[in-house]
Amino acid sequence: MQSRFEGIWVPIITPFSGESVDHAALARLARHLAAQGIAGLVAGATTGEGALLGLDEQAAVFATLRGAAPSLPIVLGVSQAATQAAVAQARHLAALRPEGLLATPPTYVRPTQDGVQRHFEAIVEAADLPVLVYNIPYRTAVNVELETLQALARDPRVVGIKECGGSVERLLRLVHETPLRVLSGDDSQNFAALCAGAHGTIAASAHIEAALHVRMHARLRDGLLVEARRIAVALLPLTRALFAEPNPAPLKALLAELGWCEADVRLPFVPATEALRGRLREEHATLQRCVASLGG
Ligand SMILES: O=C(O)C1=N[C@H](C(=O)O)C[C@H](O)C1
Repeated sequence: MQSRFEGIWVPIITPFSGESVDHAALARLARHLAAQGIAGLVAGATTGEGALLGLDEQAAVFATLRGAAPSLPIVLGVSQAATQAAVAQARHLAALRPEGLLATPPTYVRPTQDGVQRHFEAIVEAADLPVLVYNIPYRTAVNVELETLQALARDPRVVGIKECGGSVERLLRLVHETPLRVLSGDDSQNFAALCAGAHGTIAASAHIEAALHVRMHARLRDGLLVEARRIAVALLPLTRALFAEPNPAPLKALLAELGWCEADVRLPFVPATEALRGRLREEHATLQRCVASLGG
């Protein structure tokens, strides 16, 4: 049940044209990413502006992705403050038969760990699908503690964790003291997380030069640290620029520049500033030169 949750996963953007989802752009981008050797797609997470999509829009995004990249597993994002709302969302999305759900702890309310555990247990019961815990305390305001994860992992349907911003010690403990698949969700920490034994990444920055992220993961898996580190160093400046303003506005600006979609984001996101657009263009050009010098 667990082995597919490894490698490089892309939390795909939801392209908009004005107020509507641009399904043609979404399909084209998904086909492109699938051809780069990624392991799977996550739809409607942070980068996909999941919190700003209606349930029907999330279902339509899933249908487009399934059609465009039929060989790729797809995981769908669930994020709510109320357990009842999370259960309803999980049930609705599970009916589409994705390969799994990526669920945050309750947002905003800051419950105890007991409340966090019961929130996830309710989601798992409702979905009856593989569930990955999306631990992103800088957005939800609550951390999912190691002991809570160990308790949740007693249910084999809780298959993994997407960890954002934890320390190296925490990453090591997640890898070695839980049975979970550990996917790093903090782009500037992905290399360190993989070195600590994480099984893969869910990386917004992997929209750009996805094959390079795939290669970095493969090199580390094969014990080729120096080559993997060279790739990580090449990726870092663009990654930093992509997160210099709230994700996914900078990423959408760069993808628009590259002709994949329009740069439109939904409020309260606002488009990337002009200054950042210039920096993104420069860092992208630098990365292109590095790709050429890194070879195959
Ligand atoms: O959407 C995601 O999944 C990710 N979101 C994180 C964030 O925006 O904080 C970053 C990570 O690349 C994946």
